[in-house]
Amino acid sequence: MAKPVSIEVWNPNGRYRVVSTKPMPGTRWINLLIEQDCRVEICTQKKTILSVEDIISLIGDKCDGVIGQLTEDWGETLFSALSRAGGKGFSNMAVGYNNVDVNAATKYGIAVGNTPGVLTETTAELAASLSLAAARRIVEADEFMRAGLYDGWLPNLFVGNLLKGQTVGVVGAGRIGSAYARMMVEGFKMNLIYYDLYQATRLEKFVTAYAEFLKANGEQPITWKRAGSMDEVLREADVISLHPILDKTTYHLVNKERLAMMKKDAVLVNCSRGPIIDEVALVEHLKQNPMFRVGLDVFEDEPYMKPGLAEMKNAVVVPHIASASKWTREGMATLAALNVLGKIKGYPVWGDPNRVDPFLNENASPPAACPSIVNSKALALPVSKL
Ligand SMILES: NC(=O)c1ccc[n+]([C@@H]2O[C@H](COP(=O)([O-])OP(=O)(O)OC[C@H]3O[C@@H](n4cnc5c(N)ncnc54)[C@H](O)[C@@H]3O)[C@@H](O)[C@H]2O)c1
Ligand SMILES: O=C(O)[C@H](O)CO
Repeated sequence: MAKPVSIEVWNPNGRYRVVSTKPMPGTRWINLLIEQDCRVEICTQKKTILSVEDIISLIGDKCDGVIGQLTEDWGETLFSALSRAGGKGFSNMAVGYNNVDVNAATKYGIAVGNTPGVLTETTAELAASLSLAAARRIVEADEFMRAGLYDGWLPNLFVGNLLKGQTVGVVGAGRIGSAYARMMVEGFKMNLIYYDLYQATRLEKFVTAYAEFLKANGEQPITWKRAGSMDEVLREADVISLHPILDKTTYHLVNKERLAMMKKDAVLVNCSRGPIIDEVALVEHLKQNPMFRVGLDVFEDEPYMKPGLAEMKNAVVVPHIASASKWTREGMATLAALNVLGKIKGYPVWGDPNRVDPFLNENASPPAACPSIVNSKALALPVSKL
């Protein structure tokens, strides 16, 4: 039997009981739930990753909906417990939902929400930061400086890679991959090669127009192409950033063989999910190729790193902070709360999960809809006409 978990309660007399497995930034999400007659219970347990047993005791006998986190294992056990407690909605406070067994949720009639869009630019900005930090060896140089080792300018001190005129490769040109591609093309005048299962039409139009703009200004225009395979991206690009979803088809997408295809001095960035890279193979590749650099926000066995990675000077590592800006995290909390609330209240699903701005306007009431429900079709939920 799990130990009781500590909770903070808002609006104790609310009709609907909504549980958040973590405190989340801002108060708008709490207020929106309270205004709609919810009793909000927030788990304040000092334990970063809650176990399935912890969450079962949070759900208890009566629970209308849960806002959960990407660190939690939302499978058959939790959805059956939520269903027994009368639950109708669950939302990850994340766009990725590889921690959720959507089929199990659907079986119990529980809607699964996620938080797209609000984190697109924030995450792309971190991918761009890691690209620069790795290419220009910023962390290594910072450590050197703090260690008191700097004794004067030298022609060979921390020489890295220039981005301008080089090629940026994007694998998974969805919302975040496309935003990152635009930043690197526009900010650093890089040529683009991308691989996705689908054509990134809006990205292609943007890059084409930007190339024409540069040409009209007498500057060297950039080029772009959609690659026929991921391997083509790996062979040709100087900086490669990974942005696909994690599923069975993308597990270990970057393995030993594919690392070997990349340029010896390439930069590889991962802000998607850790298991997309075979991290053991990566550590070995970093050891064998000191000019090859990586910027990692995510890890295969989070929160752990594979042995050897922490010692690699050619790796920049940060703890899964790509969406960590105040505006974004508050917005993610709002979208997650509105997904759960919308399902409890029987609202329809928003027509376009890529355009969630109306839910994020702090000066207006949000639309009466669930911003983003990933199993809406399977549950045959109505679509909002707003
Ligand atoms: N590090 C972080 O904090 C952080 C923040 C936000 C999102 N993410 C991760 O980023 C992912 C992408 O988010 P998004 O909003 O851009 O999603 P998205 O659905 O808009 O984009 C994903 C893209 O990947 C493509 N794709 C799928 N399988 C592929 C494959 N085998 N090869 C190439 N492309 C493939 C899809 O077609 C799609 O265009 C999320 O699922 C999440 O796991 C991480
Ligand atoms: O999928 C996500 O949203 C991230 O990993 C956290 O922002």
